[in-house]
Parts: sequence; structure tokens; C-alpha cells
Amino acid sequence: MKQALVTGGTRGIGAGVARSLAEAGWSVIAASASQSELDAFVLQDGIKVQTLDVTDQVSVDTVFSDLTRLDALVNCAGILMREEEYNIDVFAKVLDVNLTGTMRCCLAAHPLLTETAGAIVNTASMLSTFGGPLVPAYSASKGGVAQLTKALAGRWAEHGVRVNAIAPGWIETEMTQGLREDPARTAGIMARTPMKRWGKPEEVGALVQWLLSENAGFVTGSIYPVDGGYLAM
Ligand SMILES: NC(=O)c1ccc[n+]([C@@H]2O[C@H](COP(=O)([O-])OP(=O)(O)OC[C@H]3O[C@@H](n4cnc5c(N)ncnc54)[C@H](O)[C@@H]3O)[C@@H](O)[C@H]2O)c1
Ligand SMILES: O=C(O)C(=O)C[C@H](O)[C@H](O)CO
Repeated sequence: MKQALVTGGTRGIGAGVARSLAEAGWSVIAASASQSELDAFVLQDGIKVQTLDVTDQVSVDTVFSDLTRLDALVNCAGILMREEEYNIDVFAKVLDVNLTGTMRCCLAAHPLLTETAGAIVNTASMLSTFGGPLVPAYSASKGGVAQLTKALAGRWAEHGVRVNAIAPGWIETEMTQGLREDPARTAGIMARTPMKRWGKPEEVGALVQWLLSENAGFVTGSIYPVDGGYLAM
């Protein structure tokens, strides 16, 4: 059975991805650094949970060296600290999780993925394309994830490893809870969203499922929006 590891896989978009892949017949490891999330995760057939901190090299090395097979890595772990990101320590922390954490897991997964001609899906954002004045570190990290994805795709194609990224729009998760509870921010977002609604984690999962399938066998180095049309406006 094909095996995927999803970082940040016990909540929000990552959990939506883990559940979509399990429903498509994958064996999924849903990994998170948060013990409370691991405890709260409602298990389903095909999914097991795993402690993994993407900022901790020992944690990453331990988890990946224990794997005997890996067909896909989906990097969903991410944080966003809003205005606090103007503090340099917070800036570095956000980069460490979102960008360096993504690279850490890609590097750790690469030897296993070369054995299976596997694939990576990273999580970029609309903020890979435009800057968010309230989130300088988050914006920089997501611009970085998009470029990292293209660089790795170019380098690892010769090993048969495909590397793509998703760029979710406004998705209903805890990360956007504050925005969804603010009527003025919600109205502003909906005014610019052609589909006039928030996206769901499983709608992001469906895109990841396709990117990891044989149907996407010639697709690498691309960034795929799933945003109800927001980036097109
Ligand atoms: N929600 C949105 O609208 C949206 C839009 C675009 C991109 N994204 C991106 O999607 C991804 C998932 O976001 P979400 O909205 O589901 O947010 P979320 O806060 O619900 O989930 C984030 C996940 O990352 C995990 N995580 C954080 N730090 C970690 C670490 N050091 N090691 C391992 N896991 C860690 C958390 O435990 C959690 O499981 C993030 O990369 C985010 O930037 C979200
Ligand atoms: O697009 C993303 O990656 C987001 O999650 C957007 C943020 O929630 C938003 O920029 C917060 O101000």
C-alpha cells in the first residue's frame, strides 16, 4: 500500500489532506508537534498519528529513519503570528517552521522517495504571490516555499521525484478563525472572492490527492491555487 506522511496532519488543512488520501486508499501518517492535537485526532481507517516537530532536526531524522517506505510527503505544518512578526525573533520562528521546516522534511524524505519515484506537495499560499502587511514573516516564508518547490522539482526530476505546491485561498481552519469572527474582514475577503465562500480543508485535500496520483505524472515544479478564484481577481 502506498504510504504518505502529512506534517501538520492532525488539524485544519493537513487533517483534510490526511482524510482525503486515506479515502483514496493511501496509508497515511498524520504528524504534528502538538500532543493535544494528536490526542484529539479522531482516527479513521488508513491513518495513524505520529509526533513530529519540523523545527527539530533530531525529531525529523528519527521519524524518517524509522520509515521503511514512503511514496509521498505533504508539508502542511505552518504558523502565522500576525503583527508580532515585526519582532525579529518571531520572524525567525515563523521562517523556521514554514520554510526551513519544509526543507528539513523534503531533505529527510528524499532518499525514501527516490526508491518509490514518489512525490512531494508543499503548502504555499496566496501570500506566495502578494505580500500581507500584517504578516511579513508569513509572506516571506510562503514566497520562499513556492521558489523552494520549483528549485527542488528541477533538481530531483532526475530521481523521478515530483515536487509541487498548493496555494490555498481562504480556508475554514483555526488559522483563519479570527478573520471569520470579524464581520468587516470577512466582508472584505468575500467581496474579492468570486465564489463568495470560505474553502474547506477537504477541497484542498482533493487537489493534493490528484497531485499525488498517476494522473499528475507529468506535473512538477508547479504551484496550484485552490482559492475560489481569489488570485484571479
Ligand atoms: N487556512 C488558510 O486559509 C490557509 C491558506 C493558505 C495556506 N495555509 C497553510 O496551510 C497549512 C495548514 O494551515 P491550517 O490553516 O490548517 O492551520 P492550522 O493552524 O489549523 O494547522 C497548522 C498545523 O501545523 C502544525 N504545526 C505547527 N508548528 C509545527 C511544528 N513545528 N512541527 C509540526 N507541526 C507543526 C500544527 O500543529 C497544526 O497541525 C499552513 O502551512 C498554512 O500556512 C492556510
Ligand atoms: O492565505 C493564507 O495563507 C492565510 O492563512 C491568510 C491569513 O490568515 C491572513 O493573511 C491573516 O492576516
